[in-house]
Formats: sequence, structure tokens, C-alpha cells
Amino acid sequence: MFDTVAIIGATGAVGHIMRKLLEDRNFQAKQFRFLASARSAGKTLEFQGKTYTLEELTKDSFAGVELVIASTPDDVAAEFLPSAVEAGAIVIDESGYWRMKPEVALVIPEINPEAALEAKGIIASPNCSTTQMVMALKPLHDASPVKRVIVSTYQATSGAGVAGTSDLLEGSKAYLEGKEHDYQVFPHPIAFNAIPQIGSEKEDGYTSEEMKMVYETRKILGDETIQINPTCVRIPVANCHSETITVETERPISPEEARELFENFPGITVVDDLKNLSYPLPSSSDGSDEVYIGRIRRDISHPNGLSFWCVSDNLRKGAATNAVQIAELLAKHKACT
Ligand SMILES: NC(=O)C1=CN([C@@H]2O[C@H](COP(=O)(O)OP(=O)(O)OC[C@H]3O[C@@H](n4cnc5c(N)ncnc54)[C@H](OP(=O)(O)O)[C@@H]3O)[C@@H](O)[C@H]2O)C=CC1
Ligand SMILES: N[C@@H](CC(=O)OP(=O)(O)O)C(=O)O
Repeated sequence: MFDTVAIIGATGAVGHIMRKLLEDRNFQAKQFRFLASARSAGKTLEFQGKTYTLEELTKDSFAGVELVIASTPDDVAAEFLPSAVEAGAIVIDESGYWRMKPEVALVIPEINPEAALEAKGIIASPNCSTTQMVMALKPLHDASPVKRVIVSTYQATSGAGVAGTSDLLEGSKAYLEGKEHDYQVFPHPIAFNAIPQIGSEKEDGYTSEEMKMVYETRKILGDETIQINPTCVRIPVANCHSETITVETERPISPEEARELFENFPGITVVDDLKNLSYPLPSSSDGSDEVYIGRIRRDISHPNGLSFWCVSDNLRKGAATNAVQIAELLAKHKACT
């Protein structure tokens, strides 16, 4: 069991689910602390039957803290997490800031748990769109190396945090009432729309979200040769990201073989019966820790290609669940050493 565990960003979209998961999974520590910005300091929250007062995060917040689980914007993670490491804490970070630093482990427990156990300092949890795709790629990659991936995402507004959800709800209400809405986080109205830009412009006309899917996938799978062509799109769905994924493998993987590989991989559930209108949906994946896969079929444009549809709760496996699984892994390892 950990001594003191600090949950940073406890008031955010990921932070809310984090607290629920730690309760539901009965994660034990001698002491918990909950931190957020000065805006939230002094407010209270309920956790495991007790009332806690939120503290303001400062560089001096970490004395005696053994484990930090942080879900804050990138700039906050950049500024404050080194102080946690200096104070001797292990840090699990949800933000994008530390993921690609060579000294930082980027971990999905079903795929590379050893990286978490070998890590010193910061362990990063991957980008939400990346996590569900890599979960799907891993069993295929183990059967026959993945050479190329073409992926399009259909990302929920909760991916942009609490403000993203409020933009969807308030923007939809305004749209239906024929009014203007002042959007907080999206570059265009999201109500009744689709926006082919998530993040900022990066190389070759790709966005930051798209390039995360390229670089983070290679790091987690430990294979720099995988070619990935992503298009990330924001859609007016409240929660759960969906993806169309087409994979080219070294040898052909038939839909039947792929189904078996997916079914035998922890954390994946296959929902695939087109005749009976059965496939994963954001509405039926909401609140689940699983990655759902359906519409499994051969790629009719390539002999070594396979296409499928993948849906997962971005706040759960795409964020909080993955971080809690890492924390559980560390706790189990600590108990054995
Ligand atoms: N939403 C998603 O699907 C995913 C998000 N992530 C990452 O997780 C992180 C959190 O995202 P999300 O929960 O969606 O974001 P939210 O905007 O919903 O929450 C942000 C959290 O960070 C806190 N915070 C902001 N500024 C500070 C500060 N100066 N000091 C301390 N705490 C601060 C906020 O506290 P306060 O309420 O006081 O402002 C709040 O608790 C981000 O890095 C995001 O990229 C990763 C994967 C998926
Ligand atoms: N950018 C993602 C969610 C997210 O926060 O990703 P990252 O942690 O890589 O910034 C989305 O909007 O759906």
C-alpha cells in the first residue's frame, strides 16, 4: 500500500472519473490528498466516505507524497511535476507534456507493464485516441508485424475537458433556440457539426493530436518503422472516441483470425454482428473500461489489409482507467518487494 497519494487535477473531467475509479476499485493508501488550481482551493469533495478539502497545487505540495496521479493541462504538468520527482514521489501523468521525453516511460499496462516497473520519476499515460488504437494494434502486431495504419477518429467533446462538454451542451441548446454561442474550446461551432482539427498545426499539414498518434504508438510498441496516417475529427458526441482503422500487416490476417486475436486480448471486447445491427457505439461504451471492436472485415483494396471500427471511453481507458491500472501495478509490485 502507498503511504500518501496525491491526486492533482481532481476537479477536471479526467479527475472526476479518477476519483470514481479509485473508489470503485477500492484503491487503498494510508492518506489521500486532492489538489487543483487556486480556483478550487478550499472547496470540498467526498471520497471513500470521507470529506476532503481541495488544496492549491504549488511546488511545495509534495513533502511526504509517495505517489502522484496528475491530470492537468500540459503547462501545469511541465511546471510542477519535476518538484514532485525531486521530493521523491513516483508520478503518473495524464498530460501530453512528458510522454515523448526519452527518460519517461509511456505505458499501457496490457502492453508494456515492464516500462512502468523500471521507471524512475514520471510515468506518462498516452493520448486517448492513441491508447484505444494501440490496444487494438497490439494483438495483431504480435501475430504479424504492423507495417502501415490509416486511421480516422471521431472524437467526443469530453476529450477537451469539462469546458468541451459544456460547449457541446450549451452550443446545442443555443443552436436549437436559433441563438449564437460563444465557444470556449473549439475553433468552430461543434453543435450539429464536424471539425477536422484537434490540436494545433504541426508538420506536413497534420495536427498535434494526429502526430501524437504517430509518435506515441511507435514508442509504446517499441517499433519506429510503423507508418501511420491519422485524421482526427471532433464530432458532437459527449463521450467516447470512435475510430476507423485500416491495418496492413506483414502477412495477411483474416477477419476470423483477427476476431480471435482481439477476443483473447485483455481489455478488448468484440461486438461484431452486422446482420443483427450489432457493433460498438459511443452510447453503449460510455462508462466502460473496455476497448470495443466491431465491423471487422478484410480491406478490399489490399491483400494484407484489415479494417475495423473501434470505440472506447476516452475518459476511462483513454485516461483515468489507464492511470489507475498503472497505479495498481506499482502497488502490487511494491507489495511484492
Ligand atoms: N479528457 C480526455 O479525454 C483526456 C485528457 N487527457 C489529459 O488529461 C489532462 C486533464 O484533462 P481534463 O480532465 O480533460 O481537463 P479539465 O480541463 O477538465 O481539467 C483540468 C484540471 O486541471 C486543473 N488545473 C488547471 N490549472 C491548474 C493549475 N495551475 N494548478 C493546478 N491544477 C490546475 C483544473 O483545476 P481547476 O478546476 O481548479 O481549474 C482541473 O482539475 C490534460 O493534460 C489532458 O490533455 C488525457 C487523455 C484523455
Ligand atoms: N486531445 C484529446 C484529449 C487529450 O487531452 O489528449 P492529450 O492528453 O494528448 O492532450 C481530445 O481532445 O480528445
